[in-house]
Amino acid sequence: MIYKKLKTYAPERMGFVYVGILMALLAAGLSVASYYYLYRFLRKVIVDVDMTGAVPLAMDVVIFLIANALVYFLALWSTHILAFRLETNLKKQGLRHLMNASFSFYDKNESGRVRKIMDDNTALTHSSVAHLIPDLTTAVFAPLLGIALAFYVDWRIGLLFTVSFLSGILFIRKMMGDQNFMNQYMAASDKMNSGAVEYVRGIHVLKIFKTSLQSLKEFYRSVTEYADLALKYSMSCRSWYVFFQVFYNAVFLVALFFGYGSGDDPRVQLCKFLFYALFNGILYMALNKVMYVGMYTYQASACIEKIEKLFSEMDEKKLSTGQRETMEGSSIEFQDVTFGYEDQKVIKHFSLKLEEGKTYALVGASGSGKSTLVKLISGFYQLDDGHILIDGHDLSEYTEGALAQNIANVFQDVKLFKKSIYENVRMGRPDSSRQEVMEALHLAQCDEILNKLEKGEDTLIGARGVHLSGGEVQRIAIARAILKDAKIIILDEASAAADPENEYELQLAFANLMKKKTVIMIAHRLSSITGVDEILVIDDGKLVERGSHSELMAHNSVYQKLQEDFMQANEWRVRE
Ligand SMILES: Nc1ncnc2c1ncn2[C@@H]1O[C@H](COP(=O)(O)OP(=O)(O)OP(=O)(O)O)[C@@H](O)[C@H]1O
Repeated sequence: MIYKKLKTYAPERMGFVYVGILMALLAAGLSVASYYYLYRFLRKVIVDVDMTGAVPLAMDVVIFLIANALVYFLALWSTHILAFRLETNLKKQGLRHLMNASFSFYDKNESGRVRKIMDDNTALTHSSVAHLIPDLTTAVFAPLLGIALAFYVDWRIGLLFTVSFLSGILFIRKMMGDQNFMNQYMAASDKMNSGAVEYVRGIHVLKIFKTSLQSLKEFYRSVTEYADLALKYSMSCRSWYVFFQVFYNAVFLVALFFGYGSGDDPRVQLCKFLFYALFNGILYMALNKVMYVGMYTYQASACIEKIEKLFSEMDEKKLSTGQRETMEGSSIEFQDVTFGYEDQKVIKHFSLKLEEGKTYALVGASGSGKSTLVKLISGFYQLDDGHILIDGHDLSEYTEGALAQNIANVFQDVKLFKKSIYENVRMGRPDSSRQEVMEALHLAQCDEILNKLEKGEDTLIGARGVHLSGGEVQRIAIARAILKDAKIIILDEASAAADPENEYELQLAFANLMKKKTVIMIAHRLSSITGVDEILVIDDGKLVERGSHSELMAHNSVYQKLQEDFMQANEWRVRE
C-alpha cells in the first residue's frame, strides 16, 4: 500500500526506493559477513591458538563492520531523499487542493486545523518512510542470512535461531494489537492534540468570559481518554512482551547445553557458543526492527490516509468552471436559484434581474440570506438548482480567473496580508505600476493614513507599532478593489467596521470605487442606502419587495418597517 502511495506522490524519486533496498540488503550481507569472520577469528584464537593468523581475520571483521555502517548510511541517505521529496510533494498537492477548494471547505475548516493536519502528517510520513525501507530490508535479510550462516556453523544453532526468530515475530504480531484499536488510539491522540491547540488559541476569550475551568474540563476529558487508551494499549502488550522476553532468554539457556552430547571438542563448542551469543544480539535487534517496521508502516499509511481524506474534503462541492475568459458586460440574472449550505435551503426559488451600471442595496432581517446571495454571484458555491447569469452567460461558463478579475468583493472582515500596504493594494492587479497603485490609494482616501506612517505605503502590515483601525483597513481594501477595476462590485456590510472619524472618508472612497460599476451592497445602516438605484428586500431567502427608497416608503412596506426599526434603534442608542 505504501509502495503504491510512493508511486503516486513521489514517482520521480522511485529510483531511491530501489537504491535504498539494495544498499540495505548489502549492509545486511556485510553485517553477517563480519560475523562469519568473527567466528573464524574465534576458531583461530581458541581452537588453533594461532594469534598471528587471527590478526588478519580481526582486521576483516573491522573492515566489514565499517563497510556495513557506511553502506547502511547510504541506504538511509537515499530513503531520506525520497522521504523529503514525498513530504514536499504532499505539501505541494495540499496547496494545490487548497487553492481549488470550495468555499464550503473553508466554512467548515479552520486554517489552524488544516495546517496541523498537513504539517503533522507530512512530517510523520517523511520520518516513517525514511526509516521504513532500510529497516524492513535489514529486519528481513539480516536474520535470514544469519540463520543460513548459523546452519553453516552448526545445524543446531541454525535451528535455535529459526525458533527464536519465528516465535519472536509471532509475539510481536500479538503485541502490535489490531488495526481497529490502533485507529481508536490515533483518533484519541488527534482529539487531544487539537483540543490543546484550540485551548491555547482561545485562551484570551476564555479569560474574558472566565470559563477557563469549564473548557479545561473538555480538554481534560480528551487527555484522560487518550491516557486510558494508552494504558490499555500498554497493558495489552505487557503479557506478550513478558512472554517474548522469557521465551527468548529460555532459548538462550537451552543454547548453553547445545554442545552437550555433540561429541565436539570443548574448544570448538566454546567457539560455537560464543558465535551464538554474539549473533543473538543481531537477531534481537532485527526483531526490534520488525516492531518498528510495523509501527512505521501503520503510521505512514494512517498519515497518508488522513491527508487524502483532507484532499477529498477540499474537493467536495467544488465548482465546475468553464472556458470563457472575458466578461463584456455586467448585468446579473438569478433564474429560479435554490441553495443551502447544508440540507436546509437558505435561498429558495430566487429570480431577479440586475442591470449593468446600477447600484443595488440588499436589505432584510439578519439571516434572511443577503450575504449568501452576494457570495453566490461571486461563484463561491455550487447552486442546488437554477442558474446565475452574468452578461447572459451562466457562471459555470466563466473561468475562475474571469470571475475573480471581474467581481470585486469588499467584505466586513477584510484580510490584509503581512506585506507592505503597497503590495497589499497591488495584489488587486499585479501588473499595475506604482503610480496606478498610488492613485488607487488616493481615490480610496488613504493619503492621510500613509502620511501618519513613517514608511508610508511601504509600511509592513502587522509590524510592531503599526496599528490600523477597522475603517482604515477597509479603505486600503477599497484601494485594492479600485485598482482591480472590476465590472461588478460587492460590498458586504462594508461600513460596519467604520468608526465615526472614518465614516466620511469611507463614503468618499466607496463613491470612487462604485463609479460606472454594477454595485450590490449590503448595509445595515439603512440611512446610507437611500440614494441607490434600487433597493431589494430579502426575507427568508426570497425577494419580497423592490423599488427606490421613495417608492418603497410610499406605502406600508416591509422596507418601511425596517427603516422604522432602524430609526428606533438609532434613537435608543442616542438616549442611552
Ligand atoms: N457558511 C455557512 N454554513 C452554514 N450555514 C450558513 C453559512 N453562512 C450562513 N449560513 C446560514 O444561512 C442563513 C443566511 O445567512 P446570511 O449570512 O446569508 O444572512 P444575512 O441576511 O446576510 O445575515 P446578516 O445580516 O446577519 O449578515 C443563516 O441562517 C445562516 O445561519
